Amino acid sequence: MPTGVPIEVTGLTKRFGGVTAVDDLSFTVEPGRVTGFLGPNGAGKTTTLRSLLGLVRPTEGTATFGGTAYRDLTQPLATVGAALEAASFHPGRTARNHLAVYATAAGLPKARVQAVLEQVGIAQYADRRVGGYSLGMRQRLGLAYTLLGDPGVLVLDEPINGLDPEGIKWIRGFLRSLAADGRTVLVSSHLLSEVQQSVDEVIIIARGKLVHTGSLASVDTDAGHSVVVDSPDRPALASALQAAGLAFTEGRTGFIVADGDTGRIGHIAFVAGVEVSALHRQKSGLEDSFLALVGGGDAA
Ligand SMILES: Nc1ncnc2c1ncn2[C@@H]1O[C@H](COP(=O)(O)OP(=O)(O)OP(=O)(O)O)[C@@H](O)[C@H]1O
Repeated sequence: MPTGVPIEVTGLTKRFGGVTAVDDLSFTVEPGRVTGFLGPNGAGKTTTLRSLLGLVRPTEGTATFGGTAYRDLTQPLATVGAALEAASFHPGRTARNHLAVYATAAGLPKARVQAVLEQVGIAQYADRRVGGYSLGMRQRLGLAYTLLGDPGVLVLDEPINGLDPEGIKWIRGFLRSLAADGRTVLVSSHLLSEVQQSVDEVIIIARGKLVHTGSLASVDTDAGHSVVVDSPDRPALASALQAAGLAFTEGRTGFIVADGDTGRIGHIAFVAGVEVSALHRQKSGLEDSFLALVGGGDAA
């Protein structure tokens, strides 16, 4: 059974000319968990992953696997499996042929090819040309490649992007099983909703900086929460809220006051002599909390 090691990023900065793609970023990814690496387009996810894999040289800081930089690993494929861009495979060659070439180049036993084809569920298509593969089958082939060396660490860039519902369901279970084996699994995405059913932990970045790290549940912050308030006499409540200078919209269950404070709203109604039938915070949901954390959208 492969043993996962932690991924450690410490003070990582990468500047491309005048553009700071990654800005003093530090985080740790633990084995045995699926960790989502999240941020809007242009946040610096790919640059971070490329730094981890020795594909770009950091301006400052370090990125290591169990304390060792990727380029210093003695058996890279057996330590880290990585799928960065949507993998490009020669359309005229078969999946088995592709994997056999990589296995031979890395000095891995030929038996690994059949093993990973079965692991990702494409063994029955292994002798077909990749040119005829669906996007989902290509994604599985990319995953098969990352698993060739039976690594303890998986680094996957947007592995769910473009999959159909069946493929999404499959990959969610697959990521979980990899982590359950004790592997370290890091999965990037620009959408929290895309990975929220797969991840235990999240690392959220925006504009190259860390904005949040913790359990998935910890994302559900109070940021941007609204207050719902209702009364049997809505016109009187509306007047009281207006007089207090509060902005609100009328919803099915009452008035929704953006960024409201339940204590203050209760007091306003009390002073105006308006009966209140409902007064509570409105949960904004994970995706809204995520958008509040990253500043509402793309950083690019
Ligand atoms: N080779 C490069 N030269 C110049 N600028 C770059 C280079 N690579 C990335 N950048 C810039 O660095 C910033 C971060 O890009 P990066 O691709 O890491 O973000 P991302 O979070 O992966 O976004 P996406 O999901 O869109 O790929 C962007 O402003 C991008 O334009």
